[in-house]
Amino acid sequence: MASTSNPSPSTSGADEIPSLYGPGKNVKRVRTRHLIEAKERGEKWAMLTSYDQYTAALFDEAGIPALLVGDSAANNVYGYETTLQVSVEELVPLVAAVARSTERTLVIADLPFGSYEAGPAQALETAVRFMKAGAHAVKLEGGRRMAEQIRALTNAGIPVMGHIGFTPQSEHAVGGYRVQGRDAQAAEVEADAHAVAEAGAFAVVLEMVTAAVAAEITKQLPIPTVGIGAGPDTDAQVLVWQDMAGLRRGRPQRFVKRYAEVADVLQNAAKAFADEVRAGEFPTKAHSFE
Ligand SMILES: Nc1nc(=O)c2c([nH]1)NC[C@@H]1CN(c3ccc(C(=O)N[C@@H](CCC(=O)O)C(=O)O)cc3)CN21
Ligand SMILES: CC(C)C(=O)C(=O)O
Ligand SMILES: [Mg+2]
Repeated sequence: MASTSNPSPSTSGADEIPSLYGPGKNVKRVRTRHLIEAKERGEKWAMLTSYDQYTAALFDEAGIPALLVGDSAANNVYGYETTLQVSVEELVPLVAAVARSTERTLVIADLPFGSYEAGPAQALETAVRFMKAGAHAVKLEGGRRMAEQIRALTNAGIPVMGHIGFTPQSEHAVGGYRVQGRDAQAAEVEADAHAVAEAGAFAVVLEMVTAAVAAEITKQLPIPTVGIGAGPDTDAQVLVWQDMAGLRRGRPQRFVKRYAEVADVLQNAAKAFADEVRAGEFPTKAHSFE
Protein backbone atom coordinates (compact mmCIF):
# COMPACT_ATOMS: atom_id res chain seq x y z
CA MET A 1 0.00 0.00 0.00
CA ALA A 2 2.87 2.38 0.73
CA SER A 3 4.13 1.94 -2.83
CA THR A 4 1.11 3.60 -4.50
CA SER A 5 2.56 6.32 -6.67
CA ASN A 6 0.01 9.10 -6.31
CA PRO A 7 -2.19 8.20 -3.39
CA SER A 8 -5.48 9.97 -2.92
CA PRO A 9 -7.22 9.60 0.40
CA SER A 10 -10.08 7.13 0.23
CA THR A 11 -11.47 7.75 3.67
CA SER A 12 -15.03 8.78 4.40
CA GLY A 13 -13.71 11.74 6.42
CA ALA A 14 -11.50 13.06 3.63
CA ASP A 15 -13.24 16.43 3.47
CA GLU A 16 -12.49 17.00 7.16
CA ILE A 17 -8.75 16.70 6.60
CA PRO A 18 -7.01 20.01 7.36
CA SER A 19 -5.34 21.91 4.58
CA LEU A 20 -1.74 21.13 5.53
CA TYR A 21 -2.32 17.64 4.28
CA GLY A 22 -5.60 17.79 2.43
CA PRO A 23 -6.59 17.18 -1.21
CA GLY A 24 -6.24 20.85 -2.20
CA LYS A 25 -2.59 20.94 -1.19
CA ASN A 26 -1.60 17.98 -3.35
CA VAL A 27 1.03 16.89 -0.86
CA LYS A 28 2.13 13.41 -1.85
CA ARG A 29 4.40 12.95 1.13
CA VAL A 30 4.65 15.40 3.97
CA ARG A 31 8.15 16.83 4.10
CA THR A 32 9.77 18.76 6.90
CA ARG A 33 9.42 21.93 4.81
CA HIS A 34 5.62 21.54 4.78
CA LEU A 35 5.63 21.69 8.57
CA ILE A 36 7.83 24.80 8.55
CA GLU A 37 5.56 26.39 5.91
CA ALA A 38 2.52 25.60 8.08
CA LYS A 39 4.09 27.64 10.87
CA GLU A 40 4.59 30.54 8.48
CA ARG A 41 0.84 30.37 7.65
CA GLY A 42 -0.08 30.08 11.33
CA GLU A 43 -1.59 26.65 10.71
CA LYS A 44 -1.56 24.26 13.66
CA TRP A 45 -1.17 20.51 13.30
CA ALA A 46 -1.28 17.32 15.35
CA MET A 47 1.25 14.55 15.77
CA LEU A 48 0.51 11.12 17.26
CA THR A 49 2.66 8.19 18.17
CA SER A 50 2.23 4.95 16.24
CA TYR A 51 3.97 1.62 16.59
CA ASP A 52 2.13 -0.72 14.24
CA GLN A 53 0.52 -1.22 10.87
CA TYR A 54 -3.15 -0.52 11.66
CA THR A 55 -2.78 2.63 13.72
CA ALA A 56 -0.26 3.97 11.21
CA ALA A 57 -2.65 3.50 8.28
CA LEU A 58 -5.64 4.86 10.23
CA PHE A 59 -3.81 7.99 11.39
CA ASP A 60 -2.30 8.53 7.94
CA GLU A 61 -5.78 8.38 6.37
CA ALA A 62 -7.10 10.69 9.11
CA GLY A 63 -4.70 13.37 7.92
CA ILE A 64 -2.21 13.33 10.79
CA PRO A 65 0.82 14.84 9.04
CA ALA A 66 3.53 13.41 11.32
CA LEU A 67 3.72 10.10 13.18
CA LEU A 68 6.29 9.46 15.87
CA VAL A 69 7.49 5.94 16.54
CA GLY A 70 8.28 6.92 20.11
CA ASP A 71 10.62 5.28 22.55
CA SER A 72 7.36 5.37 24.52
CA ALA A 73 6.92 1.95 22.86
CA ALA A 74 8.88 0.94 25.96
CA ASN A 75 5.85 1.30 28.23
CA ASN A 76 3.08 1.30 25.61
CA VAL A 77 4.12 -1.75 23.58
CA TYR A 78 6.78 -3.73 25.41
CA GLY A 79 5.54 -3.40 28.99
CA TYR A 80 8.67 -1.82 30.44
CA GLU A 81 8.38 0.58 33.37
CA THR A 82 10.20 3.48 31.66
CA THR A 83 11.62 4.43 28.28
CA LEU A 84 15.16 3.78 29.53
CA GLN A 85 14.85 0.03 28.90
CA VAL A 86 13.92 -0.05 25.21
CA SER A 87 16.60 -0.77 22.58
CA VAL A 88 17.33 0.16 18.97
CA GLU A 89 16.78 -3.52 18.07
CA GLU A 90 13.27 -3.39 19.53
CA LEU A 91 12.32 -0.09 17.89
CA VAL A 92 13.67 -0.64 14.36
CA PRO A 93 11.00 -3.22 13.36
CA LEU A 94 8.24 -0.91 14.65
CA VAL A 95 9.60 1.96 12.55
CA ALA A 96 9.70 -0.33 9.51
CA ALA A 97 6.08 -1.40 10.09
CA VAL A 98 4.85 2.18 10.41
CA ALA A 99 6.81 3.34 7.37
CA ARG A 100 5.46 0.46 5.25
CA SER A 101 1.89 1.24 6.30
CA THR A 102 1.69 4.95 5.50
CA GLU A 103 1.51 6.94 2.30
CA ARG A 104 1.62 10.61 3.22
CA THR A 105 2.59 11.11 6.83
CA LEU A 106 6.13 12.02 7.87
CA VAL A 107 7.48 9.10 9.90
CA ILE A 108 9.80 10.11 12.73
CA ALA A 109 11.90 7.59 14.68
CA ASP A 110 12.68 8.37 18.32
CA LEU A 111 16.28 7.51 19.21
CA PRO A 112 16.26 5.47 22.43
CA PHE A 113 18.32 6.06 25.55
CA GLY A 114 21.94 5.01 25.11
CA SER A 115 21.97 5.13 21.32
CA TYR A 116 23.23 8.68 20.64
CA GLU A 117 24.55 10.41 23.79
CA ALA A 118 28.18 9.29 23.36
CA GLY A 119 28.72 11.66 20.47
CA PRO A 120 27.97 12.58 16.85
CA ALA A 121 29.43 9.34 15.47
CA GLN A 122 27.21 7.16 17.65
CA ALA A 123 24.18 9.34 16.88
CA LEU A 124 24.84 9.07 13.14
CA GLU A 125 25.28 5.31 13.24
CA THR A 126 21.98 4.89 15.11
CA ALA A 127 20.07 7.38 12.98
CA VAL A 128 21.23 5.63 9.80
CA ARG A 129 19.78 2.35 11.08
CA PHE A 130 16.38 4.01 11.54
CA MET A 131 16.53 5.77 8.16
CA LYS A 132 17.33 2.45 6.48
CA ALA A 133 14.28 0.98 8.25
CA GLY A 134 12.15 3.60 6.49
CA ALA A 135 12.05 6.63 8.81
CA HIS A 136 11.97 10.08 7.20
CA ALA A 137 13.44 11.84 10.23
CA VAL A 138 14.66 11.10 13.74
CA LYS A 139 14.04 12.67 17.14
CA LEU A 140 16.42 12.88 20.06
CA GLU A 141 16.23 14.34 23.56
CA GLY A 142 18.39 17.22 24.81
CA GLY A 143 19.04 20.85 23.96
CA ARG A 144 22.45 22.51 24.22
CA ARG A 145 24.04 19.23 25.32
CA MET A 146 22.95 17.54 22.04
CA ALA A 147 23.70 20.36 19.59
CA GLU A 148 26.69 18.52 18.11
CA GLN A 149 24.62 15.40 17.47
CA ILE A 150 21.84 17.41 15.83
CA ARG A 151 24.37 19.17 13.61
CA ALA A 152 26.05 15.91 12.59
CA LEU A 153 22.76 14.27 11.57
CA THR A 154 21.59 17.37 9.72
CA ASN A 155 24.90 17.49 7.85
CA ALA A 156 24.38 13.85 6.88
CA GLY A 157 21.00 14.64 5.35
CA ILE A 158 18.91 13.31 8.22
CA PRO A 159 16.17 15.68 9.43
CA VAL A 160 16.13 16.00 13.22
CA MET A 161 13.31 16.83 15.60
CA GLY A 162 14.61 18.08 18.95
CA HIS A 163 12.97 17.39 22.33
CA ILE A 164 13.50 19.70 25.30
CA GLY A 165 11.84 20.67 28.56
CA PHE A 166 11.10 17.48 30.46
CA THR A 167 13.11 14.72 28.77
CA PRO A 168 11.92 11.31 30.05
CA GLN A 169 15.22 9.58 29.20
CA SER A 170 16.96 11.82 31.78
CA GLU A 171 14.30 11.28 34.42
CA HIS A 172 16.88 10.29 37.03
CA ALA A 173 19.09 13.32 36.44
CA VAL A 174 16.12 15.67 36.37
CA GLY A 175 14.78 14.13 39.59
CA GLY A 176 11.40 12.90 38.42
CA TYR A 177 8.60 13.97 36.09
CA ARG A 178 8.75 17.71 36.64
CA VAL A 179 7.45 20.72 34.81
CA GLN A 180 10.30 22.71 33.25
CA GLY A 181 10.68 26.44 32.73
CA ARG A 182 9.38 27.87 35.98
CA ASP A 183 11.07 31.04 37.26
CA ALA A 184 14.83 31.13 36.70
CA GLN A 185 14.67 27.92 34.66
CA ALA A 186 12.84 29.71 31.83
CA ALA A 187 16.13 31.02 30.44
CA GLU A 188 17.58 27.48 30.42
CA VAL A 189 14.70 26.07 28.39
CA GLU A 190 14.87 29.01 25.99
CA ALA A 191 18.61 28.52 25.52
CA ASP A 192 17.96 24.85 24.71
CA ALA A 193 15.31 25.82 22.16
CA HIS A 194 17.65 28.20 20.37
CA ALA A 195 20.52 25.69 20.43
CA VAL A 196 18.33 23.01 18.84
CA ALA A 197 17.09 25.37 16.10
CA GLU A 198 20.57 26.73 15.40
CA ALA A 199 21.97 23.19 15.16
CA GLY A 200 19.60 22.59 12.25
CA ALA A 201 16.56 20.81 13.70
CA PHE A 202 13.33 21.13 11.65
CA ALA A 203 11.07 21.12 14.72
CA VAL A 204 11.26 20.73 18.48
CA VAL A 205 9.10 18.96 21.05
CA LEU A 206 8.46 20.96 24.22
CA GLU A 207 7.43 18.53 26.96
CA MET A 208 5.90 19.73 30.25
CA VAL A 209 7.06 23.31 29.78
CA THR A 210 5.04 26.16 31.29
CA ALA A 211 2.58 27.61 28.80
CA ALA A 212 4.17 31.07 28.95
CA VAL A 213 7.68 29.82 28.19
CA ALA A 214 6.38 27.57 25.40
CA ALA A 215 4.52 30.54 23.86
CA GLU A 216 7.64 32.69 24.02
CA ILE A 217 9.82 29.99 22.43
CA THR A 218 7.20 29.43 19.72
CA LYS A 219 7.29 33.14 18.89
CA GLN A 220 11.09 33.26 18.77
CA LEU A 221 11.90 30.11 16.79
CA PRO A 222 11.64 29.85 12.99
CA ILE A 223 10.89 26.11 13.29
CA PRO A 224 7.65 24.57 14.61
CA THR A 225 7.26 23.74 18.29
CA VAL A 226 5.35 20.57 19.14
CA GLY A 227 3.87 20.70 22.62
CA ILE A 228 2.96 17.98 25.08
CA GLY A 229 1.90 19.56 28.33
CA ALA A 230 3.19 22.89 27.01
CA GLY A 231 -0.04 24.87 26.72
CA PRO A 232 -2.12 26.01 23.77
CA ASP A 233 0.34 28.26 21.95
CA THR A 234 2.79 25.81 20.38
CA ASP A 235 2.61 25.30 16.61
CA ALA A 236 1.63 21.65 16.98
CA GLN A 237 0.56 19.18 19.66
CA VAL A 238 1.61 15.57 20.23
CA LEU A 239 0.04 12.83 22.33
CA VAL A 240 0.78 9.15 22.79
CA TRP A 241 -2.05 7.44 20.88
CA GLN A 242 -2.94 5.00 23.66
CA ASP A 243 -3.44 8.01 25.97
CA MET A 244 -5.44 9.99 23.38
CA ALA A 245 -7.68 7.03 22.50
CA GLY A 246 -8.12 5.71 26.03
CA LEU A 247 -6.44 2.35 25.49
CA ARG A 248 -4.26 2.93 28.53
CA ARG A 249 -6.22 2.57 31.74
CA GLY A 250 -5.61 4.49 34.93
CA ARG A 251 -5.51 8.17 35.69
CA PRO A 252 -4.33 10.07 32.63
CA GLN A 253 -1.53 12.62 32.92
CA ARG A 254 -2.73 16.22 33.25
CA PHE A 255 -1.71 17.04 29.65
CA VAL A 256 -3.77 14.20 28.15
CA LYS A 257 -7.26 14.50 26.72
CA ARG A 258 -9.07 11.25 25.94
CA TYR A 259 -10.93 11.33 22.63
CA ALA A 260 -12.23 7.75 22.89
CA GLU A 261 -12.53 4.87 25.32
CA VAL A 262 -10.85 2.17 23.26
CA ALA A 263 -10.01 0.07 26.33
CA ASP A 264 -13.73 -0.36 27.05
CA VAL A 265 -14.57 -1.13 23.41
CA LEU A 266 -11.85 -3.77 23.17
CA GLN A 267 -12.52 -5.39 26.53
CA ASN A 268 -16.26 -5.53 25.86
CA ALA A 269 -15.54 -7.23 22.54
CA ALA A 270 -13.32 -9.79 24.28
CA LYS A 271 -16.01 -10.46 26.90
CA ALA A 272 -18.73 -10.80 24.26
CA PHE A 273 -16.60 -13.26 22.29
CA ALA A 274 -15.86 -15.33 25.41
CA ASP A 275 -19.52 -15.27 26.48
CA GLU A 276 -20.71 -16.51 23.08
CA VAL A 277 -18.11 -19.29 23.00
CA ARG A 278 -19.16 -20.42 26.49
CA ALA A 279 -22.83 -20.32 25.48
CA GLY A 280 -22.20 -22.25 22.27
CA GLU A 281 -23.43 -19.27 20.22
CA PHE A 282 -20.20 -18.82 18.29
CA PRO A 283 -19.35 -20.06 15.75
CA THR A 284 -22.53 -20.58 13.77
CA LYS A 285 -22.94 -22.24 10.40
CA ALA A 286 -22.11 -18.92 8.77
CA HIS A 287 -18.61 -19.05 10.27
CA SER A 288 -18.07 -22.73 9.43
CA PHE A 289 -17.09 -24.72 6.32
CA GLU A 290 -19.12 -27.53 4.78
N1 LIG B 1 1.59 6.59 27.73
C1 LIG B 1 2.59 7.48 27.69
N2 LIG B 1 2.31 8.77 27.54
C2 LIG B 1 3.31 9.70 27.50
O1 LIG B 1 3.01 10.89 27.34
C3 LIG B 1 4.65 9.25 27.60
C4 LIG B 1 4.90 7.88 27.74
N3 LIG B 1 3.85 7.02 27.78
N4 LIG B 1 6.17 7.38 27.84
C5 LIG B 1 7.28 8.25 27.59
C6 LIG B 1 7.03 9.58 28.07
C7 LIG B 1 6.90 9.70 29.57
N5 LIG B 1 6.01 10.82 29.70
C8 LIG B 1 5.33 11.16 30.85
C9 LIG B 1 4.79 10.18 31.62
C10 LIG B 1 4.10 10.49 32.77
C11 LIG B 1 3.96 11.81 33.18
C12 LIG B 1 3.22 12.12 34.43
O2 LIG B 1 2.97 11.23 35.23
N6 LIG B 1 2.82 13.36 34.65
C13 LIG B 1 1.95 13.74 35.77
C14 LIG B 1 2.69 14.48 36.84
C15 LIG B 1 3.38 15.75 36.40
C16 LIG B 1 3.94 16.53 37.58
O3 LIG B 1 4.69 15.98 38.37
O4 LIG B 1 3.57 17.71 37.71
C17 LIG B 1 0.77 14.53 35.23
O5 LIG B 1 -0.28 14.53 35.87
O6 LIG B 1 0.88 15.13 34.15
C18 LIG B 1 4.52 12.80 32.39
C19 LIG B 1 5.20 12.47 31.22
C20 LIG B 1 5.61 11.30 28.41
N7 LIG B 1 5.75 10.13 27.59
C1 LIG C 1 5.73 11.90 23.99
C2 LIG C 1 6.55 11.93 22.74
C3 LIG C 1 7.02 13.31 22.41
C4 LIG C 1 7.70 10.98 22.81
O1 LIG C 1 8.85 11.32 22.87
C5 LIG C 1 7.40 9.54 22.79
O2 LIG C 1 6.22 9.16 22.62
O3 LIG C 1 8.34 8.75 22.94
MG1 LIG D 1 10.17 9.73 23.34
